[in-house]
Amino acid sequence: ISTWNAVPQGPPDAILGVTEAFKRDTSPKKMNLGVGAYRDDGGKPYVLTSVKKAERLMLEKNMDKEYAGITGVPSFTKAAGALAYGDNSPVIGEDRLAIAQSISGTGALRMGAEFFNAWYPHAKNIIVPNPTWGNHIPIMKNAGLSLEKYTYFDKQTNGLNIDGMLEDLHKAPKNTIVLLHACAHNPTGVDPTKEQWNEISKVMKEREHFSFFDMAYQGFASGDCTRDAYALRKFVDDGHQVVLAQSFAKNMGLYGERVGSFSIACADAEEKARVDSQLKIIIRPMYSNPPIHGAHIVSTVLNTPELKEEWLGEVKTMADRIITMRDKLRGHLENDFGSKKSWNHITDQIGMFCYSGMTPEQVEKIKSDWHVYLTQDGRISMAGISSANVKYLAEAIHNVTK
Ligand SMILES: Cc1[nH+]cc(COP(=O)(O)O)c(/C=N/[C@@H](CC(=O)O)C(=O)O)c1O
Repeated sequence: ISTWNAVPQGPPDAILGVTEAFKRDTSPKKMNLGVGAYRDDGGKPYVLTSVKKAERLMLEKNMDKEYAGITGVPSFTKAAGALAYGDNSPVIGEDRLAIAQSISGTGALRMGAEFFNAWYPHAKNIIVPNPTWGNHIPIMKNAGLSLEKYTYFDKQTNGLNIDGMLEDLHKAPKNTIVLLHACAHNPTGVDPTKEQWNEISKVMKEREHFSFFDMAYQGFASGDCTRDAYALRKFVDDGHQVVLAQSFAKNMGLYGERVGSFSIACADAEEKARVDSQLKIIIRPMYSNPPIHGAHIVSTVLNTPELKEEWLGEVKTMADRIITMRDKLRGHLENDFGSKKSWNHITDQIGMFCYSGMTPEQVEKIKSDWHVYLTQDGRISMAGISSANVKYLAEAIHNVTK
């Protein structure tokens, strides 16, 4: 018999599998609200003009295709670190940020998990929000960490259960690694307020927990890169030794280029050098060194003032379009079909996703009866909505939830 005779059929990915099902649907009314990827109001993927201009500049420079170093393109990692932590951050000023280019956010998260598994000097336990991005769980487990969930989403209010979260952070054993979404929480779209972040930081200090930030949407949540980095920078100011997984997939529309970084705020430059050497030892046998094209795009955009300005405008435009769709969807649901339910969470939530509150049965029904595709948990990727289909979506949601 074949060597692979015992290989079982695995389940399709909860998120990417929705797109596969969507592609098979032939209805002209079909809507893909599954994968968290931006579409413009015409429903088309959007390649940023600042990115296209950067690529033209790169072409003119006749760049070579040499290997990058193990930790990637230096002009990229330098610019990426400054964008995340802030130009005047002490972790950068004191040259104590160990940073490696990664295979986008997923690669950064995996690199971080592997680093914790190799070098974290306490129990290798990580706790993640309930709910969280589905891929967080296998990423952390496959890297050898033990994983639990902490209370996050409040089904009653469709908002943050801050008391439950703080209680779970208190209860967790000292030195637990805590995964935190820096902004635009996925799948709920519910972010802590600044005051709540301050409370979270205090408990994390008391319990000596370790902050693992995942920032996959900087700029995409509020439209302002500085505002969206509040939690990360506040934790650094409060003296937490954070680590960060950073992605440029969404905020620069570089999904398939796989551009991201993993960084560790170290105690000083000497420690940074040691940590950097161990990051290299993890990366080399994993994929040796990262792809250069996307990194050069980000570096060119962030290091060319007029392109950075243009990019900041584009990321705000993308965020604003999502916010407009939130307003329109809520408006139609409240005004056009006599819905008796409350829909304020649609506009209270922020970032790429709306946690609609639809049950798996309702998700199934809206797919079979209305050709609207979203993940089982009721998460709507807001970028799949346009002014042409927002009313149709409101009618569909109303009919499956009334
Ligand atoms: C919170 C979060 N972190 C990391 C990633 C990884 O993105 P990368 O492309 O590796 O930089 C994603 C992607 N989320 C969307 C796409 C996906 O599932 O891959 C999503 O939730 O639809 C996240 O939502």
